[in-house]
Parts: sequence; structure tokens; C-alpha cells
Amino acid sequence: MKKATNTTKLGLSEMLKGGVIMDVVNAEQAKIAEDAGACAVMALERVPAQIRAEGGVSRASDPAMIQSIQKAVSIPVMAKCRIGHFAEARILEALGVDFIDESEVLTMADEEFHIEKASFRVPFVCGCRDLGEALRRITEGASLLRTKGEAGTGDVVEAVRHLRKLRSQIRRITVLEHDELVAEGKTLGAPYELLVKIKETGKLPVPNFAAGGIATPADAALCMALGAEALFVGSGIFLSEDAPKRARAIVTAATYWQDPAKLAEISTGLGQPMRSVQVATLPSNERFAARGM
Ligand SMILES: O=C(CO)[C@H](O)[C@H](O)COP(=O)(O)O
Repeated sequence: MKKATNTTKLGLSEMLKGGVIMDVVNAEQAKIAEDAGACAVMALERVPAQIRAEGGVSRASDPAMIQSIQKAVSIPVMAKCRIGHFAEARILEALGVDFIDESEVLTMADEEFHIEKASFRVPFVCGCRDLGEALRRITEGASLLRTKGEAGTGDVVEAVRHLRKLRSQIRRITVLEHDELVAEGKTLGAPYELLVKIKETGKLPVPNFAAGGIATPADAALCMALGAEALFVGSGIFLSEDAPKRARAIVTAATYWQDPAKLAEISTGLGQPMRSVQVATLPSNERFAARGM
């Protein structure tokens, strides 16, 4: 059987649906995530709120740290590389990570080009704010998307904005005539063939998860209700007062997002959420979501 085809890469994305992928910075956090029911972990040297607070250049993590996480858990291990940094991506691939996140949370390495992802054996996830960005990443070979939100803030407002925008743009595609799709492709910077696929199916050709600013079980439920098929959560868990408890609650919320009584039960007594920042107060040069086009 052929390995690392588009179908096998997409299969991995499909398997994560309904779950929560948690950012972790060491093996101990990875164990907490696994015990809480995370469907995968994302290894990175600092969670986004720490990156935001400390500034400087953030890069792919030390291989030793990634390997210690791979040893500690049996769930898939993802890791981040900088946008456009194909050398970091090749190193992560050599380490045998299960997914690479070409992430705006790290400092950009290339302000013009994203990684050509189709030639890698490992699948990639990328962030998007709208349909054009989503389709450009798919064209480059991404097997999974996540709306960007504004990572490291604890403010879910951008995740909501991006999910709603994507959903309404997809709806619009389904009612366009074929000649209108050609013009729309030019506006979005996306291939006509992908727009035809969306018109026929009413959805993206790869799964779309939500990320950035999810801090409570209610935030998780809101994103699922707006069409996210799974969730990435980082700072909201490991910078809160009781990470194991909040991690479990957010995993449960991703499953029971349509059950307000269950959500009330699991939202009770979680301790303090992470220290949050209102996105509206952030200057534009401090917005991670604006990195990459
Ligand atoms: O970049 C990511 C997705 O791969 C992070 O996991 C996600 O955005 C975390 O954001 P936050 O810290 O706000 O939960």
C-alpha cells in the first residue's frame, strides 16, 4: 500500500474531528493532555500567550523536547514551524512528527511564500482567516485548516469572526453560477477547480478546526456551533489555574457542545481562566493572525 498520499494525509485529519488538540511545552503537560482526552498534542517551546508576552523570535522547538513528548504519549504529536521555513519543516518531518503546523504564532521566516507542502510525506495544518487564505493553503498542499483566531489572548472574538466569515463565504460559493466562479477565483486568489468542488459539496475539501483565544468550555461549544470540526487550544488550558480540570472540561465541551446542561455542569468550579487580553486593544503589529496571506 502507498503511504503518505493525499488520501492518507486527509485520513489523519478526519480522525481528529470532534477532538481537542492541546499545545504543550513539555512531556508532563503532554501527559496531562492525553489523560484529559486530547486527540493530539502540539509541541512548542512556549504557549502563544507566553510568546506574546516575551516577544523576540519564536522558532520551531528543540528536537530533544519534541522527542521527549513523542516518548511520553501515544496520541499523535504535532509540531510547529515558521511560515515559509521549509528547512525547519524538513527537520520536523525527520523527527517523525505526525503533523506540521506552519504557524503564524511563530515569527515569520518568509513574508512572501508559504512552504510548498505537497512534496512532504507528513501532513500539514495551516491557519486561515477567510476562504481565499484557506484555498491558497490547500493549493500548496495543506491537509487540514484551522481558523486563526487571535492566539494567546484568551479572547474568542477573532475565532468567531473567522469561522463566521468562512461559513458565509462558502455558502455564497454554492449559489454562484460557473462563470461567476471564475471571477470569484480571481478575487480570492484561488483555483477555479477548488471553487467548483465547494459549490458541489457545500464544504471545504479538507476539515476545518478552530484555534486562537479559546479559554472556556463555552468558547469551545461556541466554535463547534459555528462549524469548527475540532479545536486547537493552547494558552487557555496551561495558563489557567487548574489545567487538568480545564483540559478535561474543554474536551467534554467539544463533544457535548449542543447540551447546555452538560456545559453548565463542566463549567462549574474550574478556577481562574488564563489572564486575558482584549483583542480590540492590540495594535495591528501585535496581531499574529495578520501574519501570512
Ligand atoms: O497556533 C495554534 C494552532 O496550531 C495554537 O495551538 C492555537 O492557536 C492556540 O491558541 P491559544 O493559545 O489562544 O489557545
